[in-house]
Amino acid sequence: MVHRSEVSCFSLLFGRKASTGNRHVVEIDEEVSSVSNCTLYNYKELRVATDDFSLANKIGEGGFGCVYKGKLRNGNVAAIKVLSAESRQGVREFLTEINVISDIEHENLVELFGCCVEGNHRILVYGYLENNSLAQTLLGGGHSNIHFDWQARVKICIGIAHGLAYLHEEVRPHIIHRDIKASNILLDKHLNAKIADFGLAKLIPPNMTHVSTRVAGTLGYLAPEYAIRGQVTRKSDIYSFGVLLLEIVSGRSNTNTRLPVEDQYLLERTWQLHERNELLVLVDAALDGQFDAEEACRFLKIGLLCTQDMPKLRPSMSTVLKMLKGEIYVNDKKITKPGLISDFMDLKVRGGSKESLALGTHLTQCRLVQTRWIPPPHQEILQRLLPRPPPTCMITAIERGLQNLAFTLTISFWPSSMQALHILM
Ligand SMILES: Nc1ncnc2c1ncn2[C@@H]1O[C@H](COP(=O)(O)OP(=O)(O)OP(=O)(O)O)[C@@H](O)[C@H]1O
Repeated sequence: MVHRSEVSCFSLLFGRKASTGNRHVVEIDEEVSSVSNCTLYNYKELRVATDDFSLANKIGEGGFGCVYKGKLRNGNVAAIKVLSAESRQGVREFLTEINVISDIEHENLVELFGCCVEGNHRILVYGYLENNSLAQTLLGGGHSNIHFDWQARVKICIGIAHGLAYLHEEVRPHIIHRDIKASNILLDKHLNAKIADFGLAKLIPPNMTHVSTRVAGTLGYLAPEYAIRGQVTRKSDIYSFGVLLLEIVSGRSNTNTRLPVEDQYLLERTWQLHERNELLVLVDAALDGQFDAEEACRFLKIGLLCTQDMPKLRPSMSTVLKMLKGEIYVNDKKITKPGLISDFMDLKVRGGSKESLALGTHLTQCRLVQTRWIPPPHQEILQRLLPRPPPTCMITAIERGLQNLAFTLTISFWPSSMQALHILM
């Protein structure tokens, strides 16, 4: 094991690019130099730890690459994440992960032991967690033999809330995780929850309430205002936490298109049941009625409070924590309708009226929202946007972007100039 103060392996990683001397490289170099307190492992140690990255030691695979279980020289068992050459996430997220969590320690955050950046290898080394992720266990459709009784679920929800409250309110600068979801919650052998995967996280500079960014994250957990305007605040994490809370209580994932239509979207379903005063219907049947009904109802209401359409109405994480623990009375709180990213069928024009669109005037930028993207014929999109598309208007290009979440339409009006519309799903 080699410490950063002794050897800077980062120059090896970026050595080839550095010789090109462009601005991008300088930026990356600056970021690299800001990495601190990260233990550097040499590749040979990790090869030995994982028995040459053998299939038998492979425990998972994500957007970053393969994850192996291994025993380090000091006896610690580690989860060793190898950035693949084809990784969709890449070096930037590798660096973000290191920058964000190498300095912080909390019982509800995964522990980054260190990293390896030798030659072309980019590897992250974490503390190994025995019970996999919530996505693969609780929401894994019966592929796990872990029984999540009510007490275990309460502990998990409170643990995640603790971890997030720490990131949002205690760490300086504050951290927005940006990808809170069931597959990023890992469980140790006592079913303590640990938040993982900080590759998309953002540090909020002091005195700023939000940062503008590309939309990333996972559909189903994305707060609408973030999806629409790309402005990320702690309230977008709180929205995702609310969705996750509903998943943990109900034991199902936020979207399941195999269910009857009225049941497919957990958040919509929860709102309908809340309006009918029937929230308890949602509690996981696998609990066989063995749960505290008052507490379960409270948790579901907190899920709804966190997913309200207006970010400012969503409680902060420390308030959520108090609500979960029963220290703040939830029944007093008015709950407004959750923010839902509209269906393609209710495609909405934002930032420009349909009239201005029809006339091809006053339209600088316009964003449209949909959840399920099935590319319809151009003419059909136009008809949804404009009840009577003028004959002088036509979609001339659709460009996919942002992990297929966003689309930019180029609409040409004659005789006026081209206009671009952004579509997010
Ligand atoms: N610290 C860890 N301890 C034990 N297992 C882990 C650990 N980290 C990751 N894993 C396993 O590796 C799998 C892949 O993790 P990874 O974070 O790369 O991807 P993901 O979160 O599942 O997906 P995505 O990258 O698309 O978000 C996890 O689902 C889990 O099973």
